[in-house]
Amino acid sequence: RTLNYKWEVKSELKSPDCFKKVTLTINGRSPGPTIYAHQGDTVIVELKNSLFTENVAIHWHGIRQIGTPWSDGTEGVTQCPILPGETFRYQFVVDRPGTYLYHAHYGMQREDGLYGSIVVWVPEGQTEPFSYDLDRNLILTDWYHKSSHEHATGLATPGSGFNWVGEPDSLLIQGRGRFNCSILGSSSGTCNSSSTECVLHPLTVVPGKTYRLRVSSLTSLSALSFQIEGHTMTVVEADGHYVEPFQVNNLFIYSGETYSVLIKADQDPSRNYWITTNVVSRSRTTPPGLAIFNYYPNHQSRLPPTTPPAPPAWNDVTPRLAQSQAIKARQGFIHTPPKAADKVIVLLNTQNTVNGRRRWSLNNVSFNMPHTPYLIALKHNLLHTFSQEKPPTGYDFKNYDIFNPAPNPEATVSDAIYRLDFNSTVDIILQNANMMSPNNSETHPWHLHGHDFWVLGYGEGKFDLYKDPSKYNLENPIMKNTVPLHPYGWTALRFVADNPGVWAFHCHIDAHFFMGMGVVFEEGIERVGKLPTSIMGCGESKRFLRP
Ligand SMILES: O=C1O[C@H]([C@@H](O)CO)C(O)=C1O
Repeated sequence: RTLNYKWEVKSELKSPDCFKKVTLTINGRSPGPTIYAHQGDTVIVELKNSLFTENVAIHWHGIRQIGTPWSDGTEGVTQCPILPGETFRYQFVVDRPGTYLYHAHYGMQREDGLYGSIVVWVPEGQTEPFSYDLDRNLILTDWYHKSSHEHATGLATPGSGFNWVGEPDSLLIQGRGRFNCSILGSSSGTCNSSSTECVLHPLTVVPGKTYRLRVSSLTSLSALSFQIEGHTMTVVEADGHYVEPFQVNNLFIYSGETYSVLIKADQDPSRNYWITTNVVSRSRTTPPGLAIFNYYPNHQSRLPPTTPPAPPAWNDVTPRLAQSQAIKARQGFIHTPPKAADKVIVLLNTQNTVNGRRRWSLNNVSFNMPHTPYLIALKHNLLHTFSQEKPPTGYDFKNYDIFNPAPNPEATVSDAIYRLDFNSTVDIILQNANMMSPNNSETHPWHLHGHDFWVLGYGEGKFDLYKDPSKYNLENPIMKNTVPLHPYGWTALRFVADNPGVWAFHCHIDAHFFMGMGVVFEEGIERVGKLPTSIMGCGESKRFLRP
């Protein structure tokens, strides 16, 4: 089957948390329309850019793009940006069931509301290894009143002009939240607490039924704890893979992750309950995100009689690490990883300065997006368009102290990429460290394009290349496309470089990727088919459009 969508991206004044902001919408909505498909379907999205003066690109997060690497939607890596007035055609196959996402992948545009969900069902007639009565979907985000342009400008300004994005103004659940307009005092003209746009999202349930709730996060910055008052959740899917079921009261979820949880509506049905999100891992100043778990036939807007449940301590890493480690592949659905890696790349995550600018680096190299997309540059041998150096595969293990700020935080900027042998098995060790200020190490959600990886393990402190691999889980590791790197810890991943193309691997915090926190992998470029000219037109790729 082929599913055809016609989408129009526009900027509109919207008040998702009661505060009026220029929001990027798809067909008038943020979140945009949910794509519902069956495994094996071809999805075609004709995306019209109706922004006045801004380019756009949309990434299909979790879709591997096998055979269609030019449809990954990553500006600078797989395509040129789509100009205002132009229509770009994305075409790809959704080859696995599960919960996926889409969002802008150009500058920090995702922050302004350009995102949505992709739900892929098993083929008709097939069943899943768990049962439920109804399928529901919630996207969690954080929300800023400043525009992504103001953020980008602040982040890119050197010296004392550097302006960190700070904590979000509110947390949204399915595109809705509530900002307390009275905080703004007399300047509250753009904030209207009785706007119908910021009525809390109701999730209506029928007493006694079991729900499969797809919960995903596309926050710009925040790690979240998600909770439904009075109800436990059984985790059954992560990033499109079945999880050996386990129960949680609160689900920790990082930007770019998707989960399915089963929830039974088995509590007192005469009232409604709170659905909440809270910031974890950063000192919390943003009020909780709220939605209503609405027991039919109570009114959807009837507020629960209780106060929202208290969140876990923001700075307690232990339960977060424990939940990460609890996520294993479901029995009967285990993909066994290759026994050993052909190549190991250790990536030390640090905050740095480069010529007076605040940046993030991997092994002291901060990523810079070139103007000719890599896919085009590599396929057409325009190798002068980016650095041909080999980026470092490790750091000074012996001498680098991950628990303290680096004595010399100066790093270099580069657009060099890792070129992987086709079909080779690659291990990535993400190593966290102290930031530039003492006693501070943040959580980074890492997302890989074009692949799923096995999560071989998480650990605390400095990864030991000799001892720690013996602790890898090679029995039943979960496969994912996004994982957290916890403060002062490490995360070990394995993937097979079997998808011809060029793929970004980056921190999913918008501001961090913007500040250089990412790398790019190439594999099997010689196997990539003829590139569509629609992805061209910028940098040196202009030459292919001339007659
Ligand atoms: O890159 C960042 O900058 C700030 C802070 O370190 C400086 O304000 C922060 O929390 C980041 O993650």
